[in-house]
Amino acid sequence: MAGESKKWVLMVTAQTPTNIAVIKYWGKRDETLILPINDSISVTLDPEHLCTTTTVAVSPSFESDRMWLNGKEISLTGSRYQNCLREIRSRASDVHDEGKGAHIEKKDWEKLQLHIASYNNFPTAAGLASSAAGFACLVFALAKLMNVKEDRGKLSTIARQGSGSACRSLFGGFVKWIMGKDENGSDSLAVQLVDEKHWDELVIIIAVVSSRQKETSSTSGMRESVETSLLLKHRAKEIVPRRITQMEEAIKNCDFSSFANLTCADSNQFHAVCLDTSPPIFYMNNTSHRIISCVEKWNHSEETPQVAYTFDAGPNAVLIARNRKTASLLLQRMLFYFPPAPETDLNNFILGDNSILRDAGIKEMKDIDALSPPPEIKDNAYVPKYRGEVSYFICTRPGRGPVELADVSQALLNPETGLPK
Ligand SMILES: Nc1ncnc2c1ncn2[C@@H]1O[C@H](COP(=O)(O)OP(=O)(O)OP(=O)(O)O)[C@@H](O)[C@H]1O
Ligand SMILES: C[C@@](O)(CCOP(=O)(O)OP(=O)(O)O)CC(=O)O
Repeated sequence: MAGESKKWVLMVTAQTPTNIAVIKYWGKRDETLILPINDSISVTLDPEHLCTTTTVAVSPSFESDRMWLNGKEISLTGSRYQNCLREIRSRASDVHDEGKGAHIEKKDWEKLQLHIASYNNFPTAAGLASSAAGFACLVFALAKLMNVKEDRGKLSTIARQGSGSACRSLFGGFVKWIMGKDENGSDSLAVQLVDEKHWDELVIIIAVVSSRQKETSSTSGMRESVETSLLLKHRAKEIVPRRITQMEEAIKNCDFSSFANLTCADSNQFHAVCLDTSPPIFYMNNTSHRIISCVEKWNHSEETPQVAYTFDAGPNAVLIARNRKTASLLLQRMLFYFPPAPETDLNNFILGDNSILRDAGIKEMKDIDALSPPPEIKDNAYVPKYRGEVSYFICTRPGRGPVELADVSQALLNPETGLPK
């Protein structure tokens, strides 16, 4: 590298999905290495609708490591960023770009500074797993830039040190985070159970109840639960191991009934652990409870469950429908109970794959007002509506893992200056 022109900037841009756990991770046995007290399983959400895009750049002209998140410069001094950067730098290899005249040797990476720009196309820190997509994307993009020769499982152990749930975003489809046994965390990694094509009938509808930043972060919430909840200990030791086996079986066989029963039970138990924490933590709100009641009533009126619900550390509902037909019936129910606030534009209320609206027979706002109460509601029962309680819905599906974006026009950093565009 010595004596080279200081002009070149090398860049990589990647796109990474978020994920939602169907068997939850809640509780660490090691806070620094981020080692969990139980295995967890998640489904990766289609990055077409929810994703993080990150551009990483290196140049001898950069004076320090810098990062911009959603257009604002943020500090990289936090231990989670530092741990990820240190781990990935230590695995870097030689990189040569003849076109740019850039020759980086393995040892040079310790001295070279990085610029990172990242953008989440969904609300940050609102219980939609921005930290998961964010850290997975950071590690994946840096691994490409630095020619890291490790496999995705190994990369997941680095992303895990940014945020536990991030390790699961390195794969598409259904993913298991194996808690591992080693004290150094080397076997606490993610593995893909099946890819996104294995169970492609599933449709996922997210009801965004509130996009305000939450009061208790997942990190401090789970620390408090580990310190005070007896239910958490019982859950990790006695309940989760069995559920993991059952969930793997349900996913392998595309057995929706078992999948839905396990998913709902595990979400409810996670929130019960939060309530069992001292002082108790409330992530769900009244709207969340109303959504649960609506789905439970419907599921009980049918022979088999139609929809699974799951809630992370926030009030937003993630609803998984067995197929497209069920998803359109679900959307009708959701829109009946939670019509949009006055003056809302339908296109801003149903985001993602809004072709499901057509299946649900909704073309304009007046079609929502004309929806009849769902058939599971007893005749002449009073049916309240909760206008405006859901800010918007995102319709999506299981999706693929991280990809590199080769098209430089999608980069978030200027290829000449390495500064945000
Ligand atoms: N694109 C990104 N790149 C790097 N880091 C990110 C990115 N997006 C979010 N983060 C980090 O994650 C933090 C938010 O994590 P937090 O766990 O509070 O919220 P969340 O992930 O949206 O919600 P939850 O994990 O409860 O589902 C941000 O403050 C930031 O440090
Ligand atoms: C409720 C959850 O979403 C908790 C996620 O917690 P985080 O991964 O955000 O926590 P840290 O490891 O402290 O960063 C359940 C899950 O994703 O499994």
